[in-house]
Amino acid sequence: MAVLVTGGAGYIGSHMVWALCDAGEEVVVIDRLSTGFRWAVAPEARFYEGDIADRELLQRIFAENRIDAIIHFAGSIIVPESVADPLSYYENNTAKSRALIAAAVEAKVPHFVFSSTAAVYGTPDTADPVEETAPLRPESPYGASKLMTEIMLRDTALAHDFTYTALRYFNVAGADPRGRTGQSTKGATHLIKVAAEAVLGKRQGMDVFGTDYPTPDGTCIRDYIHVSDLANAHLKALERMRAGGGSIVANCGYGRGFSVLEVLNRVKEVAGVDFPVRISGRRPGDAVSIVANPAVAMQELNWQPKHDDLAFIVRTALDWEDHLARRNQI
Ligand SMILES: O=c1ccn([C@@H]2O[C@H](COP(=O)(O)OP(=O)(O)O[C@H]3O[C@H](CO)[C@H](O)[C@H](O)[C@H]3O)[C@@H](O)[C@H]2O)c(=O)[nH]1
Repeated sequence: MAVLVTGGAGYIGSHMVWALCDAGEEVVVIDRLSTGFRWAVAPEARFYEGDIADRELLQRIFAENRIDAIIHFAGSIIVPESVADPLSYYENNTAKSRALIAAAVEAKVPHFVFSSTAAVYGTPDTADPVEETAPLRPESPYGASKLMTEIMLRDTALAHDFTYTALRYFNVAGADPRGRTGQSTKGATHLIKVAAEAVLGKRQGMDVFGTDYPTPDGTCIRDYIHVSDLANAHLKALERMRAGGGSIVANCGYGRGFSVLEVLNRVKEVAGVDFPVRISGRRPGDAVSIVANPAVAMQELNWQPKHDDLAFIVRTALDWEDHLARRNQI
């Protein structure tokens, strides 16, 4: 059987495709290449260029391949952009996911893994690592658009022969330790990626968005997870569903948080390079602090982190940025 990866030419999706190929899976990718890159897709995978809401294309993909699982990454992922343009987030993330889920049900694809996000929680009531049962109060259209998809999946699983795993990603960073793929999108906004660009001199320093948050150093706290560990959680989810496990929602993070300033200091330390940091105002849609409790992933999915060292995450991100610079793909 084959696995269909939506958004398989993107940052996390392309890691997933390599991880599936490494695990001996047959892989099919659909990506419209709006932010992803054809070269990022492992050559072993079968590639279809197009939109996940294109019903005819999906019918063709299901007819041409024996797909028993979909791993759904395609979507928009930038919190402040979602605040500025909410309807495109409800279109790309919610409406198109609905179309994909409908096509999956129609084609009787039994298993579905969904890229959800910690943004569904908003800012939790306490500084403790957040559990999946915590209140769901997204603070951005991005978080809301993903939560709506989780709700559609829950209701679809109740009505049809359909099992899903929603993985709530915390802050994904780093690159393939073997250097095959990494975060390559232009105009990056994610903290470690932006810092890596500053190290390489691709930008003149960077901004810290808000130093007046109620945290020890005043900057926001996040749980940064290495992209390969995240891809591995998807493999475990697939394995579990194929073995008959039911639908489940699981956090993907390590259970420890770093502030923005701590991350930037670590980047400077690992790179051995200093770069200018400007203190700017708060960015719309940012939650104050969000750290995962990964117990469900560890117990139910049998997931074990392998790269939970911030310096390693940063090192692989820097290596990838260096690789991009040498390929002149900045
Ligand atoms: O140049 C920058 C970039 C980011 N930040 C700060 O760094 C923190 C992390 O920001 P990112 O943009 O790296 O990530 P987000 O926390 O906004 O969002 C990410 O994590 C979310 C869950 O926490 C979702 O999964 C989402 O897809 C993903 O973009 C925030 O406080 C942000 O304000 C800066 O100070 N300067």
